Amino acid sequence: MVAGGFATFCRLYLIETAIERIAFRLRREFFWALIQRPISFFDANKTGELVNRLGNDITMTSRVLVDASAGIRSCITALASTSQGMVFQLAPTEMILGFLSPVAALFVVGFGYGRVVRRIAEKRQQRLAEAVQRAEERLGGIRTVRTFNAEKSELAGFEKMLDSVYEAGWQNALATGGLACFFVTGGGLFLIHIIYNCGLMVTSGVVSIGTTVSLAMYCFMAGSAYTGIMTSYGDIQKCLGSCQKVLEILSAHGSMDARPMLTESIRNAVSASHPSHPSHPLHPPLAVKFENVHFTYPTRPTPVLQGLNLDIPAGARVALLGRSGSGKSTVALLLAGLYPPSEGKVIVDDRDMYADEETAFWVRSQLGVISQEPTLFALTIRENVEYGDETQLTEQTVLESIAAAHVNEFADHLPLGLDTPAGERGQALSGGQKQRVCIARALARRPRMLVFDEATSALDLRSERLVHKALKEVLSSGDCTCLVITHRMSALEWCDHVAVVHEGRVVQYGKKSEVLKNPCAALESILRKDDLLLNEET
Ligand SMILES: Nc1ncnc2c1ncn2[C@@H]1O[C@H](COP(=O)(O)OP(=O)(O)OP(=O)(O)O)[C@@H](O)[C@H]1O
Repeated sequence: MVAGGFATFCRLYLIETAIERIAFRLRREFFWALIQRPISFFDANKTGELVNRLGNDITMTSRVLVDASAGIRSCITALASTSQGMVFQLAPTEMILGFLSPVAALFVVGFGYGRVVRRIAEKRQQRLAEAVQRAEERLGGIRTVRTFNAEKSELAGFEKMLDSVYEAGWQNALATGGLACFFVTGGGLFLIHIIYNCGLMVTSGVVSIGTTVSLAMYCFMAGSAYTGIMTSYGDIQKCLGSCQKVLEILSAHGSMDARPMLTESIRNAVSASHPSHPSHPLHPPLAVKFENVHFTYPTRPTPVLQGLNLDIPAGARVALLGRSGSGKSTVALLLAGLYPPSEGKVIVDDRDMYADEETAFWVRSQLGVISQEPTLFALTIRENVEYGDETQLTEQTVLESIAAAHVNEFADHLPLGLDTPAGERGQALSGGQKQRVCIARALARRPRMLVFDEATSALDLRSERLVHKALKEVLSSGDCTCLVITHRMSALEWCDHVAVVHEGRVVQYGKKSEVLKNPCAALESILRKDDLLLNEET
């Protein structure tokens, strides 16, 4: 008994430890697979749903082991009892007709049923993931929900989704119960069949009573083992159905070790292009060329860029103007290496940046991008500025960038200064403060090119002027190429070129003074209709 107890302890301990290890490895692989997926993948998949899979589905995936271990145990029992009971005690015909045929029938139906269970489990997990995604999104945007008094409608919406989860769960329960019912009934009928056949064999004198009793015992053991195998099979199918999405993502990604990592050559190239000390001179600014670039977002069929050409010489400061929706931010996204063009090339310093993953990585390491929506993480202000490959940063660079973006102005008034937490998605900072932290984060990498996408739109006039002044100082050296996407004339002050984007093409491009002197029709309409008035702040 003690040995039995100890063996049970060992079995459970080993299984549970193995489950934890599998879950650890799967989560790590899954996260790595996700974080490396192309940005278009995140347009098509909701992050809340993916996060749910990272927690819930992987727990289920690793539980497969428990079912598999039970299945293996049943297999061994089935093999042993079948060989003892059947092979050694029955003639081949009796064995095939009396024993193997019903077992085979049981297996065929069981396997078919298992597939149905798997499909239902897959559907249930998908619906659950969608419901969790919705809850996460709404809780993340709780301020908007509260502002619009939308609590009740949110509950109704969530309830509706839970209803569909319940419906799939109900089907799941029906299928699981049906499968169990099938095996219990099938197992019972099988036993009756065996007892009946044994009776026939005894009366016809084929076997003795003693043999029949032992045969019936082995059959009983084999029957239970077969039922165990099929139950484990059903449970494994259910687990596999539940974690279908995880498996798809992992198999599309391949092994973690097979992925192109930050190779030594890129690391060296990146290090070489970044001065290790801020007093070192910056490396030459980047030259960028868009050559006949076409682009369509994978989730929407309408083309956004339609043969865009733009030649930004090294050190130029180009303002990109255009009506809302003309494709300006898309240009910045392509330059940041987030989406490959559908056609055409983006050439950075004579390299086709989308030629391979390494080049895109290299280009990103040379850029400082300040996007339209300032995105911060739940870190301190300083940690947000240092975010990224911090091996490239020194304390002095970080502090210089913080000063240049005028972060100190507000951070010095906070009790914890730069160590103040920025809150989830930077919610503990004002829009203007977030923008300034984002600017400091971009400057800290000492980029060879800066891309601003309406980066100062959330700042008040005073902060905007301060930031522009700082940026003007950074850029005046000509050490950094700059692309400014703006609606504000104040940003044009420190640009020397203007490009006008209209319907996915650059329709006018040249020196600022020349372009503003002879604006094309598209620019004229922007100046007139979009409040982009030349005398706005002058
Ligand atoms: N992730 C996306 N998926 C699908 N379509 C998108 C996506 N992002 C932008 N678009 C669409 O692409 C078009 C160009 O968008 P883009 O953001 O580049 O315009 P923009 O000129 O920067 O506009 P704005 O000045 O208002 O910021 C728009 O019609 C927009 O709806």
